[in-house]
Amino acid sequence: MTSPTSDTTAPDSPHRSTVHSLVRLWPYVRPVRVRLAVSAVVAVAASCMSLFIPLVLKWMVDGPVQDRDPGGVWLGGGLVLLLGLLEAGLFGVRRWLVARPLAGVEAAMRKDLYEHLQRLPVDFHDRWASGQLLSRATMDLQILRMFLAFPLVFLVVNGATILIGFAILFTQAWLLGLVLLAPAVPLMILCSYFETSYALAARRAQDQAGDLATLVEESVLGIRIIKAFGRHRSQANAFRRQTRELWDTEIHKARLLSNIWAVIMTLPEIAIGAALVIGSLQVADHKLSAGTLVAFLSTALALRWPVESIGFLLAMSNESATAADRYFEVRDTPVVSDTDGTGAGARPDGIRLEGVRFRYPDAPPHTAELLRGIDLHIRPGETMALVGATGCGKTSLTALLPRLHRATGGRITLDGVDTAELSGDRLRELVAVAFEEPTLFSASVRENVAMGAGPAGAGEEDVRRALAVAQCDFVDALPQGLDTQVGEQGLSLSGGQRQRLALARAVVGRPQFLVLDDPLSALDVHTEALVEAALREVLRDTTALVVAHRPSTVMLADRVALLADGRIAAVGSHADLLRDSAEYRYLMSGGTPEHDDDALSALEGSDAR
Ligand SMILES: Nc1ncnc2c1ncn2[C@@H]1O[C@H](COP(=O)(O)OP(=O)(O)OP(=O)(O)O)[C@@H](O)[C@H]1O
Repeated sequence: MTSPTSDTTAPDSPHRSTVHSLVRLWPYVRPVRVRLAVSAVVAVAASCMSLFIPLVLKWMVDGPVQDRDPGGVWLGGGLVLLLGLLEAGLFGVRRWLVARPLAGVEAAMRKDLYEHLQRLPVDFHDRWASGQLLSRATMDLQILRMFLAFPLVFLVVNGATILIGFAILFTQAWLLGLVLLAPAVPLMILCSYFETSYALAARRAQDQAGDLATLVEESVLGIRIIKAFGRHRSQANAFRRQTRELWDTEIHKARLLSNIWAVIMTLPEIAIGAALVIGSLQVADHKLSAGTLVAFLSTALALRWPVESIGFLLAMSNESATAADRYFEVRDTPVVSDTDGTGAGARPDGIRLEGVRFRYPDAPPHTAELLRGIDLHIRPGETMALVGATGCGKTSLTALLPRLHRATGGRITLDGVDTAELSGDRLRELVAVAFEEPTLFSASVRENVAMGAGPAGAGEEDVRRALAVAQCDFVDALPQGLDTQVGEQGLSLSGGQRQRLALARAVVGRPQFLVLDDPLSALDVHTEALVEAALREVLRDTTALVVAHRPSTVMLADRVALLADGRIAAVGSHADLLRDSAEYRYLMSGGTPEHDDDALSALEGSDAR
């Protein structure tokens, strides 16, 4: 699977606005806005507690300390303790206020992303690596929840604390206040430069983490192949290379952060030092009281954390803006709008393909269409085998019927109704599919099979009938029978067993139209014959298109269509095609065109079965 990688998903412009990206979270934040606002007010109140402490100190130094009044000192100490306890308590209340609602925001965003992913067309999933989607649904959403809980609130709270703090500083000693304010301008210029560089690095790191997740996922899913071909070393090398790249990016981020942090810490320290020197001179000249200088410096020190935190709060906001961009990149991918047609008024006409053309959206430019005008009629109740050279487009053609891909030209009708006019639900009711590579889900056998029955569901009897058609007698021998867990986290089944379960899933809903993509390829000859016999019963009431590679599968069909060069080259019975089509003979004989005549006589023998 190819995917948008770090390069293709990087923002078009490095100057994308952090605020613009984050504002898009508003619809999710709206329901919890009151709690968030209250939590911000509580946090501002908590921060102000720390700003009152210097005022108590000023009162203590200029009053009880100067007057040598121990009672006053105890009172001042008690007040400071009380303010400290209040500050701690208020911060606790703030966390309690936001924890639950923000977990809800994260859950809502994840639910919407998941639902959107389910509705996106197959070609989207062909293009995107699963690790990229996984990292957006997990890591990026966690970053966004943290942003709402911490940087968003603290940018407001610390901003307000800095404003209130400076107001207090200016009322105490305006000259010293100006000295402290002096570094603000260079700091703002530096922060804006830092924001741009950090945004790019954050985006690169998050994309690289997604690529790494893809590699880990592929390695885990393909562990058998990796072991069988002794590829663990090359996989480990690829893993090391990608972790190294991510490590480099993270180090680059840390370097940017440490640079800005150093500046943010140093400039205010220098300003506080200068204020201390100027203030001491003023105290010596009796232009300032000692208590005022103590209070001024304590307030300035209390403002250190709000000022210093701005650097990493900006960094976290940037990462969150990147996470929001990555989240909305998926959410902004449009889903093809569904129609609400029900196919009412349909007349028995089977499956008709008229001038159907198709090319994959991500096919290289200037390549010919894969399907270049398919005309085919499968009569009601008829089973048509689809035969063609490997890679000629058989699977792609079958994917057009249940609209996994949309035809780029022509039309496909089911009982006279254009599939483009049918709603997705109705189409899934009408058409069932089984693929050559069967996918089972982490669920019981019963649930896996019943999944094919659509919204109406399937009872015990339906499931058992479908299992009987697909010759799934092995189910009775499973530890918990129908309730045995299979799929990735369940019992491992053989390829043939999986194929038969997938076939049972396709037939359980008694679909009007059945699409089978070489569904019997993993079965032994004996089991294949049994499945075919049972399937013939099912196919009697169903109009079916069956991709076939072997004469035994072709035997299921009433007629055979030969796909070549993007068109239906011939349609007829197995015997007709064997007689008239050299390519068909070639395909059915296992690929020995020079021995066509021998192949013909051998295959005609099989036709007589
Ligand atoms: N998602 C995709 N994007 C772009 N090209 C694709 C995609 N899937 C398949 N193709 C290309 O389309 C062509 C036809 O593939 P398809 O799977 O339909 O062939 P097939 O006839 O079913 O082959 P086989 O008999 O080997 O199963 C191939 O060249 C393949 O590379």
